[in-house]
Amino acid sequence: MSPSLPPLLLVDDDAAFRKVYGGLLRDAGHELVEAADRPSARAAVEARAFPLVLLDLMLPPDGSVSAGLEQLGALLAARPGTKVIVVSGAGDTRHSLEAIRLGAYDFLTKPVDPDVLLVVVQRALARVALERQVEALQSSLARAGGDTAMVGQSAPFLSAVSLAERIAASDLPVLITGENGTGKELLARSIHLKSRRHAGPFIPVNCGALPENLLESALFGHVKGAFTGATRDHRGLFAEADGGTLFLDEIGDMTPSLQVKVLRALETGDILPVGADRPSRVDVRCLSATNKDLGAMQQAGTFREDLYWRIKGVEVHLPPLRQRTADLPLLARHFLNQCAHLCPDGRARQLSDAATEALLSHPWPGNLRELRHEMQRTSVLAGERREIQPEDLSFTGSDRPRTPAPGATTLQQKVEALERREIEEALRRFHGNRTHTAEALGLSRQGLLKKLERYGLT
Ligand SMILES: Nc1ncnc2c1ncn2[C@@H]1O[C@H](COP(=O)(O)OP(=O)(O)OP(=O)(O)O)[C@@H](O)[C@H]1O
Repeated sequence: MSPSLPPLLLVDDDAAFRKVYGGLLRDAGHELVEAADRPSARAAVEARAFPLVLLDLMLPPDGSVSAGLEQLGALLAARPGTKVIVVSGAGDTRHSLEAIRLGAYDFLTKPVDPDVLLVVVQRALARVALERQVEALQSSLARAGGDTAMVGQSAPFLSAVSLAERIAASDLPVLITGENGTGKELLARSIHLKSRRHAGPFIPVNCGALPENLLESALFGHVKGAFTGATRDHRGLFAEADGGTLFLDEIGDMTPSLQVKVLRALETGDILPVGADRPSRVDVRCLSATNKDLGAMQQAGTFREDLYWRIKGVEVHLPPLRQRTADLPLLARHFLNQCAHLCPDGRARQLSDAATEALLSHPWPGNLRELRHEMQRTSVLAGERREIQPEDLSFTGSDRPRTPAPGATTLQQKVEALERREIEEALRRFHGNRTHTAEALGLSRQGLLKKLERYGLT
């Protein structure tokens, strides 16, 4: 019979056992690899991911059960998707139970009934197939939900989402507040998708990314000849968003004079393109977001009070990741599923318990964006390994610069020296690409540019 079933690894030092049971499994259609001692078993597992391994615990050269249990543990850590059936010689249930506790799928005691062996093997393989199917479904679910699925179960996250859902259908303006990378844009998209405008456009604008004159022309458009280089009429983003939603991200970065123009547009629905003498009318719902304290900015006179009340129909606050650690394992898995395509075998990596612990004790200054990047990075760097370990995470690595620069004395100087080094390192890692660097550090592009300027890295 030509082998058509998944390949199995049979590890046993007893040549007669391998001959009889190996023959039985081959007759049942399995491709079989055999190993007669511990080193060759280890080499076989390293070379290939077997869905199922039949493992004798007492193997040469040591012949010790504890070394066998150790090998079992190492095998399962390196290949968490593999099922191991322990075949014990002495009928010693104590060791067999220890093997199950370590994660073995089942155990068989010699002499093994051939029919029992075939049933247990089939059951284990069916289990592997089922687990793979679940994984594939999870990945395609993550891809189908795409970047719009909002994942989380913590109380502060759910209360923000529930508030957003309640006001989504109304045409009220919404101000979304929260630190960088907490999911403000994603929440804005989900409000749009749940609104009566969902079939219309969703137009995001980063108000911190452009100088004032360019932002004005981007928002309101311009007519041909309005300024040097304006060779044709240009529809602005307000007009693009007609019938839909305009998302003014980083609205706290908008200059006061532009704030006046935006306020007028929001109040009247009239848009005056740069250089035009007549306004045009648009029907736009405005969602805005900021990581700044607009209340304090009003006090300081840098944000207009009337615009503040205009955009803040309802305020939804997204808490930072460190205040919603209940969401961390779920989000990490979600991002791992989303980037399964980056793994050599196309299957999502998993987190070991110790890696999950490490995630839980990290402060996540860059919030979900940092977590997403970290999961992408580890998925790539873990290579063939299915399980991510703490040392795979960038913030637990020993190469990370932890000591401040010599000469830094005050806390502020030490923090700045570390920040500068982190930025330099990320810039090197992304070959000077500022968008990727900003994303990796959990900063907005504008935020990164400000820091580059401050540290003289431009
Ligand atoms: N609840 C969530 N579930 C799944 N993914 C999320 C969630 N919230 C945010 N993300 C993802 O995290 C990343 C950062 O989110 P987003 O860009 O919406 O943050 P932001 O607060 O707008 O950032 P910034 O303030 O820097 O503009 C995105 O890739 C987004 O898809």
